[in-house]
Amino acid sequence: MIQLEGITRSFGERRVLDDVGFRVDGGRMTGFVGGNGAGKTTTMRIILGVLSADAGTVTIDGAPITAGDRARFGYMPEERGLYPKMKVLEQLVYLGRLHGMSAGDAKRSATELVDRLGLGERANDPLESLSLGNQQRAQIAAALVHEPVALVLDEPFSGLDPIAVEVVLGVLRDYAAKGAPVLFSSHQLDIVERLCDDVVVIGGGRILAAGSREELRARHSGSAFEIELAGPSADAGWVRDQPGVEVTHLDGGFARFDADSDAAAQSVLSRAVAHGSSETHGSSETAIVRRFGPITPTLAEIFKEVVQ
Ligand SMILES: Nc1ncnc2c1ncn2[C@@H]1O[C@H](COP(=O)(O)OP(=O)(O)OP(=O)(O)O)[C@@H](O)[C@H]1O
Repeated sequence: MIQLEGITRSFGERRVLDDVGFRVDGGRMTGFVGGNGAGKTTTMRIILGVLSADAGTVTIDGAPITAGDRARFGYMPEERGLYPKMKVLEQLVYLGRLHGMSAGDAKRSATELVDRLGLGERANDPLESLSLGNQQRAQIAAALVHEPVALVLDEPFSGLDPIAVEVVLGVLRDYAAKGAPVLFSSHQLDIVERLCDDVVVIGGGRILAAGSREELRARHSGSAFEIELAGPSADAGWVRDQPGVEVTHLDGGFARFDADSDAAAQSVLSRAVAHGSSETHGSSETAIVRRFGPITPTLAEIFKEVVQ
């Protein structure tokens, strides 16, 4: 587990990180989200030791992080750092060797990654001849080639098409499943929502929210519910008459409402189940409950709420 505590950093008079603290657990994918200039890259550089903090600590498994630990990390920096003229596979083997792998291990690991990331046919081409998306895949391979103990990736999905996103996602998931902590920043909240186990939201250099995806959703879900009734004459109009309930959207058998309490919401469900919606409107038809539950916010909605 990587843990940051009280990290502060200024550039000149400007404080860009202010008491930043969060953890990245082993075996989990942690998404790091924030607007432009929020402080994500600066934080990642401090984790990697590329930049120093003015105050605060970074620990790994409870002990202060060392240069030796960092050498075993995989890092994909914002400024992508591969050699444009060097062939893809050759370059990955070279990087593996730089990290102390044997020639055989480096070749095996590089070849595996190149195949897994769909670069097999381009393995012997210079990096600069690849499309930007494929160069990005090569950057991800470079972060992984030495079988790192932890991964820190700055915007690994930017510039990838949806198929490439799926490929990279699979590789990262398998990697995290081996028990390593994985931290990645992204502006693509839909991807973060799908991929991450934990989320850290940063804004103006401060941590605005952190926790598991489910925790954050639960914490930010308000009192909104929805019910959907099915049947030829399904009509959820009666929900408006329920005590403690305010309907915010009504469309045939579908109603979205705010409830004063869980009990008020439950009474809507009870009534729907017991009587069927249409009975209250004098029809003999009964409607069945197709869907009922609280409305959980998307990560994009939570992000908007905490960043405001
Ligand atoms: N070397 C530097 N000198 C001065 N200011 C800097 C330096 N590096 C970063 N900053 C400033 O620190 C703030 C945080 O930048 P950072 O790159 O960490 O944000 P970010 O969240 O990664 O943004 P983006 O999503 O746009 O990449 C910004 O206002 C940036 O201008």
